[in-house]
Amino acid sequence: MAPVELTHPSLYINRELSQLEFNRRVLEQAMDPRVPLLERLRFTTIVSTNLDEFFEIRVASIKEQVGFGLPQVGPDGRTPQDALRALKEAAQKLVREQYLFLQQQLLPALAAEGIRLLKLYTWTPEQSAWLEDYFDREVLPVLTPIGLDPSHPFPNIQNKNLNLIVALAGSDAFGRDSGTAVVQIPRSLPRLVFLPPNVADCPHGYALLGSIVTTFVHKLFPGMQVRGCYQFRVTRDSELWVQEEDVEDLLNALKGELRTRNFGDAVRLEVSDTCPPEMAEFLLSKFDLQPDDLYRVDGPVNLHRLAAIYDVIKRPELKYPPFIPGPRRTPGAEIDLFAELRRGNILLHHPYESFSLVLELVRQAARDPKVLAIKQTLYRTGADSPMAEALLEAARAGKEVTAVVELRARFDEAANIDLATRLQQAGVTVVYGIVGYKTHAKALFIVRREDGRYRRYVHLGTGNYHSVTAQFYTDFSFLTCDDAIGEDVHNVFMQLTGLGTVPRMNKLLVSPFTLMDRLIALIDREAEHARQGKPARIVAKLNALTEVKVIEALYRASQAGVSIDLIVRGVCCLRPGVQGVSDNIRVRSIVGRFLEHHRIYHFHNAGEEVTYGASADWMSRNLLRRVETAFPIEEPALRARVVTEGLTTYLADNTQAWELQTDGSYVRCAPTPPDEPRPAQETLLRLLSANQGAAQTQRQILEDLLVRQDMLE
Ligand SMILES: Nc1ncnc2c1ncn2[C@@H]1O[C@H](COP(=O)(O)OP(=O)(O)OP(=O)(O)O)[C@@H](O)[C@H]1O
Repeated sequence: MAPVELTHPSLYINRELSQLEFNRRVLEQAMDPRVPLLERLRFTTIVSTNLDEFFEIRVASIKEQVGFGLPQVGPDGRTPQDALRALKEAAQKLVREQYLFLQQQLLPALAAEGIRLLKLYTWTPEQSAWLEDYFDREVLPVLTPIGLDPSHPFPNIQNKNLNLIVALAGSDAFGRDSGTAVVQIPRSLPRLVFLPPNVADCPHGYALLGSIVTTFVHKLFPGMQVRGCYQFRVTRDSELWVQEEDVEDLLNALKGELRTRNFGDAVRLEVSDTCPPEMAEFLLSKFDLQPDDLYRVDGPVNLHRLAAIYDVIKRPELKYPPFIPGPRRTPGAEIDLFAELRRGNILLHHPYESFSLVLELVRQAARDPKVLAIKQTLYRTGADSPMAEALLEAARAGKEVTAVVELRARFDEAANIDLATRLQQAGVTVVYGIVGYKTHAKALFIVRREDGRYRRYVHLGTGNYHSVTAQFYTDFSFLTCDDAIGEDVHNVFMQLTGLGTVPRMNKLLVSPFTLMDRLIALIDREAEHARQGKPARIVAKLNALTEVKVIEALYRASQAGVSIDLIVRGVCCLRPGVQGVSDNIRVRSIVGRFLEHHRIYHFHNAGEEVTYGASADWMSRNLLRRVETAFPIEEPALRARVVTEGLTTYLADNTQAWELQTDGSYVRCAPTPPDEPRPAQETLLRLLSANQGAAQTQRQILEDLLVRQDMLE
């Protein structure tokens, strides 16, 4: 057989189509009747927010390439034009399915539970009267209708805002009769309005603001006749462009860019499907969009706003059962965490195990007279972050506190600018990392004076220092006072805050320097072992796999006979199961209650297993354009936990797993009798959370999970 060119386009799945496939899996979760009803609603809205981001960033970037006439083709051989055509077609199909599901299944199922959307034109006289009163009091005073004529040009419509286009007849007091007006719905108004149960005729009746304004829109145009009123929403390019090399102050430059974010180039127009074609064409022309950029939807154009129902309605039986994260003994001030760490490393598996221990470590550091310095990277922390509070407490207590705040964390830029400013004001030394490289590494570093020497305590994680997402993102936390790792983390911070050449690392792999090369070397070593006839095995868990050099290395390893399992939640450009290229590679994706987020790299290494936890996906941006860390888990008991809890349990999942096919589609796994269902997240929840009656020791947990160890062999 002729040698296969491993860069051949046929060996790569299109990145955007793969991202849409991920959203299809999320939609399948919404469609799954076994999932509690309000969670199904939440998954439906997640599809919408994911698609928003997809258009704002990915589609915007491809459109830009098309606009610039760039000739480059992607690894899959598609030109930007081809990619755009294909993704639009796939997105249209997905959106159609999403709204069909909404109308035919989800809304009726919610109504059956007394959670009823009071649809336009179906209101009873009492409901109409109540909503009219609401409109007059709460809505009308803040609306500004804009009649279109030469002195009222088409308004500058904000990204993702809800708007109405109104067709009018007759002429107004000034004799103007352009026939069209636009009403922008202010963001300050709630998008969902809940009616009192006696008016709604059900426990939870609600109307959408868009329907309310549509019904009473004539009140904005007295004396004129409203011929039609249609919702629309435009999505704009939201990538921020800061020429980082040229700016003197990144924070101020970003602040300036944020002001323009809502007015980037339009990339998508959504209208309600009742909108007449000429109106839709008019809007398309105003936004400089093509007919295939139009998404006609049978339902609200701002579907993601239904997420408020999930938050407002307290019906625990319609949600996933709550759980108490382990360990049962929530560490408080009475446990000296520094002493615990001197006794041994700690591994935590979130969200099954509580993130509060990491927080408690910073709090104890803030109060501990022996602690001299605390350094931390902050990528996403969330509003009112307890972690930021702990750092502030430490700064007030006179510690040397350094925060590397990543201002460019997408869609968290404004929050991070606020955070950086607050920390600075309290005396924290704040740096924004390295120009041109986002700091995505998750590291916490504490220096403590003990018996005449300095000891370094470190937390390294696969997820953010974000107390809210830590309750539903799966991640590992590794805490240690290992000298060699301490020195490495010290060097990472020296690099992030200072200047200097690349330091030699003892144990960590760091992007953009050693991580990619070492990763490829580790894959190649496995291939070499396979060629020598030794057992060879790679298992990795990632959010995304797109980097061509890594994919090529994996193809080489597969050709050499390495058995490879990849658990990739989202985008995967590697094509598994191609004869002679990737027949030894299997790819699965887990989608479920918790967002799969840990990155784990595991190599059999002829029996001397090597396992890393990491902040980096196998994408060019993570490996080449970000500061990331991968940390080895060397201690056998902890490594066994990472392998069993983070890998084998997921490989055993026959319920929430989707297997990637050679053609790029995904097929959901199902237990074949007599196999029992083995959903990984539920298994881990059962074993690690504090829900169960009797306390479990680490040993018991491990033994339970080790049953699955054979999956790795
Ligand atoms: N259970 C779930 N299943 C699928 N998607 C989810 C789930 N929960 C949340 N999401 C979606 O996942 C998105 C976050 O995913 P993403 O990988 O971008 O995380 P992130 O915090 O940006 O990761 P990182 O910063 O490490 O790159 C959320 O915006 C939300 O829409």
